[in-house]
Amino acid sequence: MQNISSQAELLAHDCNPAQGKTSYLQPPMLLVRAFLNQAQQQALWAEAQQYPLQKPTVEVFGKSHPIPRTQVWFGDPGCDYLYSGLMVKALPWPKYCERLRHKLLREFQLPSNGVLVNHYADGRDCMGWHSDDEPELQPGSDIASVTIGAARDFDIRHRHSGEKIRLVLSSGDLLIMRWPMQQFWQHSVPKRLTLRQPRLNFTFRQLIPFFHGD
Ligand SMILES: O=C(O)CCC(=O)C(=O)O
Ligand SMILES: [Fe+2]
Repeated sequence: MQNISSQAELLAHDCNPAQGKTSYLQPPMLLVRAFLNQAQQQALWAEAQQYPLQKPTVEVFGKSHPIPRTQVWFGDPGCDYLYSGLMVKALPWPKYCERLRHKLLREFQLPSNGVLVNHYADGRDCMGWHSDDEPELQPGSDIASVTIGAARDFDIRHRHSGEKIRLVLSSGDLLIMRWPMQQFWQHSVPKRLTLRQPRLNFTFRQLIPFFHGD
């Protein structure tokens, strides 16, 4: 497995001329270490103590399971999100979360109209392999992931070749997953059973407004 740890790395997508079609040899992503300073991380962490986090239940092969973490979805009006068969109504943006949204727009030209916040209470909480490729996501849009709290491994796997890459996302880091990364790669946050510290991750997304009607 390839391990990536440098300060800020641009992994440009590449072209495979032998096959005469675009094949993504590296995921199109940008890793920005220490995107948030200590004060920004602390303000966001304190605010998140009041977030109405929930543990939804998803159906897998006809059996219901509570997800192994808690989460909440904030967004603009009309930006409700359907994932794993769950319709999640957008709650209004909290102050520091919205500031972070504007910082991403100002500094990286990353527009978003919704954010999924995932809370991992400790290393037993995790997220399985998936791509963020729901139909209500705006085609061509990027996903910005900001982490605070405990550092966790973030694994990336090519859908066809199975090639794997591991990043460590630490407190304050920003990972921009550029279009069309989700079409070619999956990602996951594996369990770390000895870890006791909590972690929060914010994935800022751009949805097609009113995709699910009003
Ligand atoms: O917690 C993370 O770093 C990943 C979150 C994620 O993949 C998601 O919200 O879709
Ligand atoms: Fe994801």
